[in-house]
Amino acid sequence: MSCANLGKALLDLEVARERMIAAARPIQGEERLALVRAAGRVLACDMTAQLDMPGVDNSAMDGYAFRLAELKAAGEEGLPVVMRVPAGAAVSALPDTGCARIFTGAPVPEGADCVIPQERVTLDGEGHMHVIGEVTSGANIRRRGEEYRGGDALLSAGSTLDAPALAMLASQGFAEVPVLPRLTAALISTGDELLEPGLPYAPGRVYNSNRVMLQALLERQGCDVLDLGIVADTSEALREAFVVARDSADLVICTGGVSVGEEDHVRPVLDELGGLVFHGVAIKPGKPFAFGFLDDGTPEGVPMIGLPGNPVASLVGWQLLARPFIQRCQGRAVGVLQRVTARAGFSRRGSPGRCELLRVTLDWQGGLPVAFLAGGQGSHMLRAASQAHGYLMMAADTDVEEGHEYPYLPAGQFDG
Ligand SMILES: Nc1nc2c(c(=O)[nH]1)N[C@H]1C(S)=C(S)[C@@H](COP(=O)(O)OP(=O)(O)OC[C@H]3O[C@@H](n4cnc5c(N)ncnc54)[C@H](O)[C@@H]3O)O[C@H]1N2
Ligand code: MOO
Repeated sequence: MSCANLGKALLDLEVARERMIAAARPIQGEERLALVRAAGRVLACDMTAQLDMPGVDNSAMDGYAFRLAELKAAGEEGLPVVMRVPAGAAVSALPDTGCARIFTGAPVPEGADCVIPQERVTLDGEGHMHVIGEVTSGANIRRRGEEYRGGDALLSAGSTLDAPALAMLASQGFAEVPVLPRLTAALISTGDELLEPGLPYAPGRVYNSNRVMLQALLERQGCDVLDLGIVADTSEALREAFVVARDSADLVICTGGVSVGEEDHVRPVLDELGGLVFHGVAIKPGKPFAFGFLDDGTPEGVPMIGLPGNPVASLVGWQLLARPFIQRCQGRAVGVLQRVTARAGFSRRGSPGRCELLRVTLDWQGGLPVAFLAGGQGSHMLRAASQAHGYLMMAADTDVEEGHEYPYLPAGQFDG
């Protein structure tokens, strides 16, 4: 395809995103993991509560449990302290008269309808408890089942098991959890100019920064990474690497060589080994993005994502397109792009024909956050990308005018 054709064929970002998400097939299978091994994994089935939460009425405070009517009837006599209930004690009953010394989390003895914190109590010489101020019935008691009941829904299949989710399952007594298998992603860096970090610099060479970036992003996403290293800029080398990747991974990601020069072999080799779904998205950076499937003899084939070589274009293509696709392949739900409104603290010419994602930092000192350019905006400029808080999202052909409001995508939504 010629450069001009790539330009004409550019897909709208939302259309490209929807097409990819629709084309993703969630990974099949299931394994059971101990909770301590399951952080970041994807839940394979819905989980329901096996117990009421809390399991028994219990005290929210260190203090005293009693019958409110008895306290009122006792007046200035106060209530004798007749029992002691530490956390972990079995459920018991309050004797006919008197109150119980009780601790946070301990089961409220049957009969008691009120707990008062110890700071609001005085004890007289006979050990009787007197309450300072007003008390209401039911105060400081965490009722059995007040959060949810046994049988209620806790988590849906496809949820990512983060720390609070794991803690909730542990609080229900689950020791293991069913999860989906991890995806294996093959990673290929193309480019004869590439040099691995650590080797001596030679003018004209370029250190391979996409490799570590994508390794980190894929791992953060919970994928196993099969790193196939740097592949030379020839169609033979790329074909060979694609075949190895296809035969050993669930999906293939490569960077570079996806544009339209005669050194760019990704698209023709993808065409030859399977089929291109689309090439070129109307975003800046990230235009020469390719998506297709490598034929492996199955009806579906192995998904293949070609990210641009320019590092920031590669990052943006990952965040907006590759990541949601992978999340669907992992069996996870994909949320909409989260955008809020920010005011521009600068003016700038718009990008013809492409939605531009400007790397910005936010200043929160006023009412509405004000966005400032985080640094140079070239798609090779990693410093601004690494310092940005997010993207000011400019529609194609739209100038940025200082003081005007625009959609802003917080970068935090692309973590994890
Ligand atoms: N005639 C045209 N030229 C270009 C077009 C176009 O439409 N017509 N698009 C431009 C855009 S936009 C981008 S983005 C780049 C992307 O090109 P490729 O994906 O083919 O990437 P390469 O040409 O291989 O490399 C581009 C650039 O990135 C550096 N690079 C590549 N891999 C890495 C890596 N692993 N780590 C760090 N840097 C990397 C490479 O050295 C080049 O500087 O194409 C434009 N050209
Ligand atoms: O997409 Mo290129 O991403 O403008 O440098």
